Amino acid sequence: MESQVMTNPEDISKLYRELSLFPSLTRADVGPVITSQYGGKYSNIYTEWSQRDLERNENVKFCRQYIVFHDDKSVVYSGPSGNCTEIKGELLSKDSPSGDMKAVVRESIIKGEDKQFLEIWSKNIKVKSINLTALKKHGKVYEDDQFGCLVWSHSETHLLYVAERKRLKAESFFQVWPSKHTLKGEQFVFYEDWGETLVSKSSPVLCVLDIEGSNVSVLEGVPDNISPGQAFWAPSDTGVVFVGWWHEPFRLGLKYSPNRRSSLFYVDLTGGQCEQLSSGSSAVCSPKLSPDQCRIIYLECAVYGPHQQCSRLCMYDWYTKRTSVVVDVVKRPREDGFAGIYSSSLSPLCWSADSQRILVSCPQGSRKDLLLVETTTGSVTSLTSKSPGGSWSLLTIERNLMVVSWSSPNCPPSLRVGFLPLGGSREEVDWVVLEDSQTQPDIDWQILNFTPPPEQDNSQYHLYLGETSPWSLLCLSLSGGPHSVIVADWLLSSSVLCRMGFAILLVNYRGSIGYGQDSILSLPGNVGTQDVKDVQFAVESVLRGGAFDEQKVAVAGGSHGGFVACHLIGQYPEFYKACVARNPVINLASMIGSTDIPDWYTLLSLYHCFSVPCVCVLTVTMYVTVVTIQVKTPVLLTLGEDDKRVPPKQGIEYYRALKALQVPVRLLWYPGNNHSLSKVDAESDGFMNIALWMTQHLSL
Ligand SMILES: CSCC[C@H](NC=O)C(=O)N[C@@H](CO)C(=O)O
Repeated sequence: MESQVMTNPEDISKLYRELSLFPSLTRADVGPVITSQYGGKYSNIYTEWSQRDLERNENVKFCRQYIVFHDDKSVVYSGPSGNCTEIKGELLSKDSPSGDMKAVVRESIIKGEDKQFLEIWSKNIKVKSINLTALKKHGKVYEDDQFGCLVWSHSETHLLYVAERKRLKAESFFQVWPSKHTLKGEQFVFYEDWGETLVSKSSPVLCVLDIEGSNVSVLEGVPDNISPGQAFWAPSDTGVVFVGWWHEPFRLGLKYSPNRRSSLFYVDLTGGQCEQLSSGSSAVCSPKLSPDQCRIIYLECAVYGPHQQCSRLCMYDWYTKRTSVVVDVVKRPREDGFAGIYSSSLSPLCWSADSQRILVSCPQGSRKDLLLVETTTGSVTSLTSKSPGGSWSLLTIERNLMVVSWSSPNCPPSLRVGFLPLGGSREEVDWVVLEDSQTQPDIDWQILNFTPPPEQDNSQYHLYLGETSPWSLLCLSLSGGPHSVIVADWLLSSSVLCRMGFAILLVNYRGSIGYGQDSILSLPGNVGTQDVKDVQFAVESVLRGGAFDEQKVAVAGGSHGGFVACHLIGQYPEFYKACVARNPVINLASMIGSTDIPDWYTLLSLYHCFSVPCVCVLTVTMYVTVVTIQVKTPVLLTLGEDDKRVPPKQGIEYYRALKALQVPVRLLWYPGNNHSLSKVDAESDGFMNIALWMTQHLSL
């Protein structure tokens, strides 16, 4: 079992540089149908991509357009129309429904100050450029996926977007010549925000630009105790529909947490009346209006409890005002393989042209599939389960032309289009590749299923899966969350490690999403045991196959995956020869006072969100301390200074404990980085250190 692993830093960085060139797809829009002079019909497809630029130390965004000739049922001819163009300074952009105009929210630094503009483009002219910063109607425009939007009215006369509420200037009590319209003594008042990645986003407001008059107004009527976002124009532009998240008792982190109490609202433009359209006792997100403007589809899940869980697909009928559940929570995967809907966002356009069907891309076990839902019957069929394994992500669907991104562990993202078969048809989709990508040599992968031994069975659920590429050294990577999932898609770090000669086992322990709601509910109360034992069982099962050296196993995980990694080296002290933990959860008791999602403890230890630490939490904490004492494995910690989710003090606590125990430990501290450590320099430096830590401690 002789291993040939790359150990030279020069070679590893060269490989990283090579594989980091593959871009990922972030957006696609289908333009209107145009009839050529010869009678052929075509549409332009606009795509946006993101790529790491190691020289400039940033993720660059670029666009490329394609032309697709079709007969409304199938693609006749397709190809790129021109080269790529880098996009700079655009925070948001959107073509008008007719395709005649384009709106852009642009950020520009003028004389050292950040300014925001709202631009309207028509043909080859920028017809308007409105200085939003100078107008002072509101604060910064929201560009995030949580609240942000830029939406044309159906009439194409108005634009809707979300921005921070205008804040009056605050002045000291001792200001000798107070200015008008200032708030005295409010200089040091604390403003809550919406947590990780939404720092300084506190009180969003809905804003409307009247294009003709260049007039911006902030919509009135939205209750003060909710934050609006994900807005769009109601049928006939009579008002605006939006999701509102309640502030009470205080703002909890929203990132990776679609379980926050929220509802659908409608605010009328004439009277400013606000109406609640959904129950108010659940969490909703991602409302999308049907092409016939009659129905709104949205996702709903229970409030609190697991942060990510199986969603309901709900539908609100605009005219009857009735809500129906189209697809309910799925407890266990059905015989046909459908395991439920696990998503916190539907794609920007997701309706079929007949306003009868919905497309959802979401994890189904370890793969991400494209599901077709009939809204009248609730029937769900997979459009991709028979296609090559990997991950299918819907970018958009317009007039039944679907645009998707496909990738797998050995193939970077490629761009594909295909027509949705007509309702009732059993035809397979004929996918046409618009932008191909190369399958990487020397990387192979497969999905493995394991059943835990009877003593580790959990009567609530008993199945989990892992993925591995068969090489001679084993390195584990663990999903975080704990309610998230690793699907079989392209992952830069795993592909570089594979090309270096490592085998990667990516483990989805019981509690991961994509395997039914029962799997998710089986973990709360059992963290540190069920997840840890599942991973250990998966590793030992793979090792029993004899393809790997038992003395050369490393473990890596981030966040809750870091918590599991630290437990593994504590509970199995001789087993792992190297450990890497990104922003790991270490001390549950100190987490509650510092994370942006303290309610997390409800699911971990049945600890109530707003009471004081109870015996459960303290017991778990002591358990962590006990397992730490046994650690022998060298640990590399990578911490983000600005992490609001798992504050870096958690990792520092662990660092100090390991130092005291004289266990080799190295701590990497990344300023300006949050929980994901995804800035280009942090990610690349982190990767190099991880690769070298493993090669060093596996003695390669
Ligand atoms: C109190 S933090 C819990 C861990 C964290 N959960 C949600 O943010 C986590 O594990 N995050 C994952 C993503 O879900 C990660 O990889 O960062």
